[in-house]
Amino acid sequence: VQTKSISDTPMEFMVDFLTKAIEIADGNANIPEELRVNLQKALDIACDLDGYLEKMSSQESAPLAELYQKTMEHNWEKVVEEGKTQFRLPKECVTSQGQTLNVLVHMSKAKTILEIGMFTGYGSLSMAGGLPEDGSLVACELQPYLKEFAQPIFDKSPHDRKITVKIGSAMDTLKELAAAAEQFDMVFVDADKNNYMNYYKFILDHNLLRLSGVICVNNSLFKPKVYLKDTSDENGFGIFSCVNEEVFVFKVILPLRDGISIIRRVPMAPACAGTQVTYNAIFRGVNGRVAYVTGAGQGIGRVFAHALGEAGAKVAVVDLDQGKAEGVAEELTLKDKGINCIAITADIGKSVNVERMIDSIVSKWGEIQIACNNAGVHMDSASEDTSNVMLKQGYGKIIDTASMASLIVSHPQKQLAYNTSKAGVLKLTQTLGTEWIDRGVRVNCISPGIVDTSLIHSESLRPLVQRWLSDIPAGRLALVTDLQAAVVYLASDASDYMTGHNLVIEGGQSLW
Ligand SMILES: C[S@@+](CC[C@H](N)C(=O)[O-])C[C@H]1O[C@@H](n2cnc3c(N)ncnc32)[C@H](O)[C@@H]1O
Repeated sequence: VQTKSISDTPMEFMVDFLTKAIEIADGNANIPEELRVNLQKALDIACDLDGYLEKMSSQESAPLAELYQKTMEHNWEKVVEEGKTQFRLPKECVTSQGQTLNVLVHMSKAKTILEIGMFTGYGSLSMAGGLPEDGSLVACELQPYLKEFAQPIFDKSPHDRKITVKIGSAMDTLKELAAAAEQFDMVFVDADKNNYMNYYKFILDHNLLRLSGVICVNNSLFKPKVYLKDTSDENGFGIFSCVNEEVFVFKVILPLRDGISIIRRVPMAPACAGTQVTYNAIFRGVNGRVAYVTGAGQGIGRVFAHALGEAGAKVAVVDLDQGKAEGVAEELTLKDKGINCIAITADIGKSVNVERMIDSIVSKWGEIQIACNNAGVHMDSASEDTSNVMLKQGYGKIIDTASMASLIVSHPQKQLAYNTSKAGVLKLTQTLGTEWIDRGVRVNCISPGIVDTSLIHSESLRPLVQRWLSDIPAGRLALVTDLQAAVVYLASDASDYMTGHNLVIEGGQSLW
């Protein structure tokens, strides 16, 4: 490996300063020999460290060695003169922490990596080497020239298919990834230092990092500027411990080369974690509890979100349709309600979306006590992810939306799939309700009768309304508001002795 020409790390600066000090000492007969000997010892220690670390580390693969060699030998001056890159890229841009990154990826069991600043791809290929076969890495790079440079060598490596290079401004790529609800187990930030903080905040604010993931920030010591007196820590990493009031991190800086920060996102200490269920005689509502409601953009889900919010819960309004989720969240935050809420767009039929939804809620509020699995028939995946959080907490209330169709065969319409799935929801509720009660998690469901929502005003269903009414002792369809108190009851400690229960609210229809 070639020697670097520009001093970049604290150790390289020490070598420069000590070399200079020895030169001065050598040229001055008045300097005591003992001082010169000590300076030389300090220089030897500083000089030999990096070489020793490199010698003691495993050797890089042949494609990596070739990439490094090619990067070192390339005429980068000429590249910029010919206008192939927008600015001069010194060969020192290349990371010298390839093997360390490989080990970090492997140790953290990361499967998805985001790299900000690829340069010639040495770090990308090193990290890809630490990924499992089905792992993937997205490398952001501004200069198209660098993709052309790296790709032929990537192609020679068995890890090539794990790497996707996104050319363009890293911030644009981050926005694109956030819009596509992508998430990463590890992010390596190594570009555009003036924007480090912006990348860092964006990644955490937009949940690009999985809850258990890590961000590695290269050059955190900033050519020892950060810790010297009279120099400022422009990027703020020295003092930064939380991104906002709701996202907390745990971090260390490894003094390797120019320093690498390893930052882990941690949920806030759950207020309810390990809380023993209270046996005091006073009914505790849902005040301050964290709830999510899926399918909350309209109909039953919307009123569940309102009811829980009015009862004091913090509510994540989850819907497939972003506009609808945001619309309901806006209703909740109106002045007269002032409910603490967030809107989350998620297709809960997709497990990655469910994981992301849970991550978003836990990173914002640190816990989830109330899970209203209301949307469609996909509730089983949502329950599974939520239950991991709740079982760890030792407390939770899962409320599934089943239907009267879990008990009777509604007619005259034909609805085999619906009836079957709702019977499944009921059986799932009963089974989990009994399996998890000794772990502090209650699972119940609400079975509404025919609810007067926009769904039943379709052309095919509208003619059936009169027929249904004749089957309902209450003489009317259910209103969404008929269900609101039920969800608050099942979400609160008042229903703690109830589990696996099917709370049927159908105006007596299933009895006739
Ligand atoms: C320090 S080098 C990256 C080194 C690389 N991680 C490695 O392992 O060798 C920084 C790279 O970031 C790129 N870059 C600078 N500003 C950028 C931006 N706004 N968006 C994307 N890439 C950027 C530069 O073109 C350069 O290739």
